[in-house]
Amino acid sequence: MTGEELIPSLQSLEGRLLFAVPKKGRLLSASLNLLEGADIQFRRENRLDIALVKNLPIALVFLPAADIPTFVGEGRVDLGITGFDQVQEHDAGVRQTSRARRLSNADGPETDGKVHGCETVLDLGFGACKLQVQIPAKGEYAEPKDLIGKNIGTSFVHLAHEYFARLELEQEGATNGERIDLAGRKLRTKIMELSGSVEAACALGVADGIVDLVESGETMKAAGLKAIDTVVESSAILIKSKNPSNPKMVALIAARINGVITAQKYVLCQYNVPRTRLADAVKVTPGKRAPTVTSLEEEGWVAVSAMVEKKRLAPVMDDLAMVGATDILVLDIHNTRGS
Ligand SMILES: Nc1ncnc2c1ncn2[C@@H]1O[C@H](COP(=O)(O)OP(=O)(O)OP(=O)(O)O)[C@@H](O)[C@H]1O
Ligand SMILES: O=P(O)(O)OC[C@H]1O[C@H](OP(=O)(O)OP(=O)(O)O)[C@H](O)[C@@H]1O
Repeated sequence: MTGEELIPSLQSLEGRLLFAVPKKGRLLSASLNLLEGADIQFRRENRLDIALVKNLPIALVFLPAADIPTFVGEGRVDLGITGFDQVQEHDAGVRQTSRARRLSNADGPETDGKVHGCETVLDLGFGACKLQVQIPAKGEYAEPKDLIGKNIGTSFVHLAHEYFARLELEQEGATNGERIDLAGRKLRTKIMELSGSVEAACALGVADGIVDLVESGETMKAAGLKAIDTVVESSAILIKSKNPSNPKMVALIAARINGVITAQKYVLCQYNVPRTRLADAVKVTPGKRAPTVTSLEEEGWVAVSAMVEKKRLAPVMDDLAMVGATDILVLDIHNTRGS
């Protein structure tokens, strides 16, 4: 292959499923591990944001996590990995834009007749974090409603808008039965868009509070902030367009990725146990569907193997020993399918 052939042309994308992957940041490395586990082979040329997959009719598109819901939602890309928070922010933005459009009676068709939007296919089990309302730990504010009418710094402007719209409505005593238009509400609170290092906004006096992501809480603590509410709980998800170019290929990739995630979550636990204690042992390791039980050459003993969630492994091994299991082995699962 020459260097030129490595640069995908629009023609070379024809017939290929487009799969968006975060190009940088917190989700990049776990996303690349998933692709490797799913045997999606590619070589990304320096500075190129499109890479052709060698062994499948797929092209990977490397995009900022925040833009992936837009590309997938508009059907430009078939599949994508991004944060649930980003999908929620995108959807809140769509609600606000379409409301503004309706109000201004914009000319022209609002849709092209295709079904738009994205659907969650799988939770990928990494990138867990919370979008939280934060205020100075030692300051004049104590609860979310104290921030009404104040300055809020965030990269999640649409979610922040809806959050404070709801808060303002509650403060005004809006009835629950009322159909509430959060997207269209004009706010007393000022939402300021910041693109990064949002935590610095309070310390610098730019904002009275912020809405930003928290995982370990280290960044928040270092900035002298504390969380007073959670707007969204997030983790990385696989999303698909409602109108994918090749639904069969979407299903194949989803099945492969699901196999990798399941393998990462489980181990295979094998042990020997007297047949008289089998029922108790099976209660400890019921497996995903059921454990495999085989006879041993030794009279009155059986061998059991069952998938066990990694996070439950230590207590499961304790309980197995208690019911009389011996020779307990734990094996890593490299990949799975159909589980
Ligand atoms: N501290 C964190 N722990 C876990 N997941 C996170 C964390 N911060 C962000 N995420 C997840 O990763 C996604 C992308 O965030 P990240 O900060 O890596 O974005 P980015 O593309 O590098 O953009 P930016 O330049 O705005 O930082 C977030 O939407 C969220 O789902
Ligand atoms: O609770 P923690 O574990 O400290 O993580 C939270 C931080 O991680 C993210 O930022 P990131 O470091 O990705 O950089 P950014 O602020 O430039 O987006 C997020 O915006 C927080 O600042």
